[in-house]
Amino acid sequence: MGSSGFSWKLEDHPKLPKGKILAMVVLDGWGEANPNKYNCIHVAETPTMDSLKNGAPDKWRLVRAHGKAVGLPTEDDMGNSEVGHNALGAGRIFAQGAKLVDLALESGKIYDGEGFSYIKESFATGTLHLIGLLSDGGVHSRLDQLQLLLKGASERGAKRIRVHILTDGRDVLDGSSVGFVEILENDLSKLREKGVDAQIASGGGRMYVTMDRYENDWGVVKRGWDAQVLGEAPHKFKSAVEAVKKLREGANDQYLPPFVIVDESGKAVGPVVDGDAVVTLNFRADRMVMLAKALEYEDFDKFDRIRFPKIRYAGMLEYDGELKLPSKYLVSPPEIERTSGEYLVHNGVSTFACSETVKFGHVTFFWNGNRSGYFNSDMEEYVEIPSDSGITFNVKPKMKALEIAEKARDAILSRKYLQVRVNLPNSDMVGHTGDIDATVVACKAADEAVKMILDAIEQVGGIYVVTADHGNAEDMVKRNKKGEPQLDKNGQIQILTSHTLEPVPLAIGGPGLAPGVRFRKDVPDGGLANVAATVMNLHGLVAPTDYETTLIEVVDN
Ligand SMILES: O=C(O)[C@H](O)COP(=O)(O)O
Ligand SMILES: [Mn+2]
Ligand SMILES: [Mn+2]
Repeated sequence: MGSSGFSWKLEDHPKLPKGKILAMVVLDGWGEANPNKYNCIHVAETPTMDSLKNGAPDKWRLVRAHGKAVGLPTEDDMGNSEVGHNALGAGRIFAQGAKLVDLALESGKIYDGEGFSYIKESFATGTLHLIGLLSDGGVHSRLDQLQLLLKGASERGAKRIRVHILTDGRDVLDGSSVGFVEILENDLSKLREKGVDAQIASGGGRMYVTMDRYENDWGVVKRGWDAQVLGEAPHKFKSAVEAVKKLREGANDQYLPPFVIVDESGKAVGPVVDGDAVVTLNFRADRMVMLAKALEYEDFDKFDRIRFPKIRYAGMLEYDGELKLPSKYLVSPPEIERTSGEYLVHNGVSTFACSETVKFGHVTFFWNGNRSGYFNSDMEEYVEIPSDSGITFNVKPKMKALEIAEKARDAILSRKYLQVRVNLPNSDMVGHTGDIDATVVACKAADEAVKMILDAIEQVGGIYVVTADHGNAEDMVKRNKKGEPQLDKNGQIQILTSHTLEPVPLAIGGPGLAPGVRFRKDVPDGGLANVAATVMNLHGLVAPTDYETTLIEVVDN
C-alpha cells in the first residue's frame, strides 16, 4: 500500500471463486430492437444469441449503451465504440471528449489553454488549418464545435483560415454532406465579410481519405496528406459544394475521392506550409492518431510525405495518453485511470485480447482507457488479426469473425489466460455500409463465432460474458418520431448507416458460473459501465468502491 493508502489489491469476493476462465465477448454494433425487416439481427439466423436470451432469463438482460450512461452530452447521442469500450473497461462513467470540448468552448477555457496559445503564435503570419470530420454525428466531431472554434479563433487573431473537410455519411445519413458543406460555406462567407480570409481548401470522404484506424491502410492517410498538406488531388474544384455534389454522382459521402479547391489560376488555395498552424478537429482518437503521427513525427516512414512543413500542430484532444500524442492539444481528455484491465493484472488475472485490425484497438486501447500497450507484458497477450483493406465490408461480411473465434478458442483451451476478450466487428462494420443483405450475413457470422467461443468455455468449465458496445445492425432504417421508416423526397426509405440509441444485451453463463448467480433486479438502469464490476466478481474479486455497481447477486439455492 502506498503512502496515499491506495492499493491495487482487490478483496476476494465472499461467495465467488477465483481462477475460472472467463470469455468476455463484445459484439460490435449489436443492439436490441423490435423485430422487423430492418432488424438484421432478427432477420439473421442467430441461434446462439437467441438461446442466451431465451434460455436463462435471470442471466440475460439489457444494458444502456448511449447518452449519459456512457458519458455523452445528451440522451440523443447514440453510443459508439470509444465511449462503449471505455465504459466497459473502466467501470465508471467519464465525461467524454464530446462533452469536454463542449464545456471548454462554452466557458471559453479552450482559448486560455496551452494548446491554443501554441497555435496562436502562428496567427500573425501563418494560416490556421482545421482538419476533421464535417457532420453533427457527435461520434468523432461535431459541426457546432467547428463553428464555435472558427468564430473564437478569428476573434483571437486568426486572419487566414483553411478548412479541410472529411465528409461523413456513416454517423449521419448518406447524402447529408452537401447540407453540412453549405452551412460551413455560409459561416466562412460571414467571416470573409469581417475581413478574415477563410475558405474550404480540400476534402474527401472519411473512409477513403484520412480517417483510417489502427494502421489498417496508410494509403488512406496519404490521400488526405496529398490534398491537405501538398494541395494535390485528382479532383479540382472552385467550390466545395460543387465538389461534393459532383463527386457524389460516383460515391457515397463516406467514400468520396479527395479533392482540392483551386483559385482562378488553378492553384490550390490551402496547402499547409512552414509557419502555419494545424488543428485536427476530431475529439475521438482512433481515426485521428495516424494523421497526428504524420503531422507530428520527425521520423516517419509510413508513406512519403514529400514535404514535412514546420508547423504548430494541436489536436482537439490528446489522442493517446501513453504515446503523449499529439504533444499539444486544445482540450484535456478524460482521465480514465485505474481501468479494470490494470486492476486484473495486479490481481493475478492473465489476459488475452483479440480482434481484427479495424477493431483491435477497441478491445485494447479503448478498453484500457485510451492507452496503447500492455500494463504487464508477462500477463497479457494482445493478438491482432489483419483486416482486409481497400474494401467496404459488405463485400466480405464474414470479415475475420471465424479467425478471431479460433484464436479465442485456442487461448481458452490453452488454459494460459483467465480472461479471454474479443471484439467481433461484423454487425457494426457491415451495418455501417447500409447494405441490409450483407448485414444479415454479418450477424450470422458473429453468432457462429460466439458459438465457437462458448463451446470452448464449456470444455474448460469456464464462464462467459457476452455483450455489445452499442447498437447498429438491429435497425437499418431512419425512423420518424412515430418510429415509422422515413421516406426521402423520392419516396425511398432512408437507410441508416449509423449506430442507434438502443440498449444492448448482456448475458452470463457457462459451467463455471457458481450456482445462485443471477442478475439483480434493483439496477434496472444499468449500463455498460456496470459490466466491469460484474466481471471482476466473476473473477472472484470485489470491485473498487468507486466503480459502478455490479449487476449480479449470489443467492443461496
Ligand atoms: O468510426 C466509425 O467507424 C464510426 O464513426 C463509429 O463506429 P464505431 O464507434 O463502432 O467504431
Ligand atoms: Mn462499436
Ligand atoms: Mn460503428
